[in-house]
Amino acid sequence: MMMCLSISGDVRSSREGVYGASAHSDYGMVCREKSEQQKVWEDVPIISGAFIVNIGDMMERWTNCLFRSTMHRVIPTGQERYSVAFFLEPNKDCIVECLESCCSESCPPRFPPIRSSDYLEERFRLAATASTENHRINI
Ligand SMILES: O=C(O)CCC(=O)C(=O)O
Ligand SMILES: [Fe+2]
Repeated sequence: MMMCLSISGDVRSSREGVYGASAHSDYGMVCREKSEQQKVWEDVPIISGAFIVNIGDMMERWTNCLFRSTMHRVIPTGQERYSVAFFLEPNKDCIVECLESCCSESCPPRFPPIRSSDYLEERFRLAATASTENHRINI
């Protein structure tokens, strides 16, 4: 899935707590953007001609957390910003289950196998519920 995103250059939207995209990880296999490690946000510089690649949550399940999905966010800086996000996800019927090379007797699978589309539907359902609840709180 490809998504085109833009953030207004309005400086009023660059104050603390107002995000172009609040902290999240992506659901699929790989995407790209900003990273958090040990709860420290790191800026990701824009490098001409380069991509920012993020590990998604299904990749984390597949690799038994060997590859961790990346928490990331976008904060308005007062400059107009455009981005194109490409989300690579497994086929709908793909069963995402721990790869043999990523588990052992001492390190068993942390997640049960799940069909890719079931996983995504559940994540979208939870995100929609959370967004409705946040909206109710703000009224
Ligand atoms: O606009 C960006 O660079 C990132 C957006 C993002 O993280 C997302 O759509 O999942
Ligand atoms: Fe994202």
